Amino acid sequence: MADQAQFQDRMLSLGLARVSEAAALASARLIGRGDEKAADQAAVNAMRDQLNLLEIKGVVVIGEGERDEAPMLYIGEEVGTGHGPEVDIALDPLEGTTLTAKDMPNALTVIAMAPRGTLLHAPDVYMEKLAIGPAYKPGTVTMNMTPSERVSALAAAKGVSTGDITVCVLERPRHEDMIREIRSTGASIRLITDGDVAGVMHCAEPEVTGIDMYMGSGGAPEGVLAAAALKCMGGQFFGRLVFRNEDEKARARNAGITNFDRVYTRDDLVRADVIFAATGVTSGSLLTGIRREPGWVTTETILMRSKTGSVRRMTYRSPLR
Ligand SMILES: O=P(O)(O)OC[C@H]1O[C@](O)(COP(=O)(O)O)[C@@H](O)[C@@H]1O
Ligand SMILES: [Mn+2]
Repeated sequence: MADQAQFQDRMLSLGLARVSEAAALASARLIGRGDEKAADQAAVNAMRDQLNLLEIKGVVVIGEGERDEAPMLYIGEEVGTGHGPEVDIALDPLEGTTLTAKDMPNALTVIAMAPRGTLLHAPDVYMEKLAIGPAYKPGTVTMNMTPSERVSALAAAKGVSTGDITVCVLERPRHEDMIREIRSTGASIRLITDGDVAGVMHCAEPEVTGIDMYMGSGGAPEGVLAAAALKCMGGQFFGRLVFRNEDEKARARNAGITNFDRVYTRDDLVRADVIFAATGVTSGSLLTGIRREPGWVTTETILMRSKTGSVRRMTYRSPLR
């Protein structure tokens, strides 16, 4: 329990903000340069260096991949000074590598931390996702509903017509039928080319972002990060793993998953209080991206704790090195 108390330390959450800031700053020079790999690598290096300064016994549970495919921040890697609370770390050093390379909106650096053993070890497969904001009762929308049923149910709960609902969806060929069905209700769709962590987070603040609901499949690791964000901001999230072949099922089994059809709620993915930090790399509806001016660079970070429901936005200005 002592570790648990220490985990909630407010200074530790500030440390987490420095980690996401450092990753964003490192990728700044690579915005719009057409090189996804270089941008990602810069963010990974910086995130790892900062993470290792934190007074934690951390283990990466959502990271850059398996040890053999990721030299750094691989799943299972121990991070931190080795002194302090035992924690799980979920991270995506650059969520939206393509967005960064093309200088398109909503690229973020993302990291979440929770007590050891409380974050789902999601394999690197797809996850079907569904999210809505904090204003709705449990059961308002479910995974079992068709896309059009979800739109109707949400519109009824919001007290508006289906034409007043906006759904955020990743633009992918696999989503064509779903997009057609959503459009048949009269709802509007905000198509995004990448970055479904931001896509899901948009649901938590519909008055700011104009987005009421997120649906469609994307990375399962990003699903856990999005669930962590919504646990802090409020909102409902559901996820079901999608397996395309036996190899992907084997990955899930290795991660300790036995029920392949399970619908995970937000609190199944993130089973205890969590701290979440994200820094804008390119500007979007939730965060301003990195701004460079002669001699200076400025970032904006959102730092949240689910225990208190606190949402802190921080700007950080640093001399350009
Ligand atoms: O591009 P795919 O295979 O549809 O995968 C979707 C996933 O890729 C992303 O758009 C971008 O992820 P990365 O840039 O971090 O690789 C995620 O936000 C999303 O979950
Ligand atoms: Mn990502």
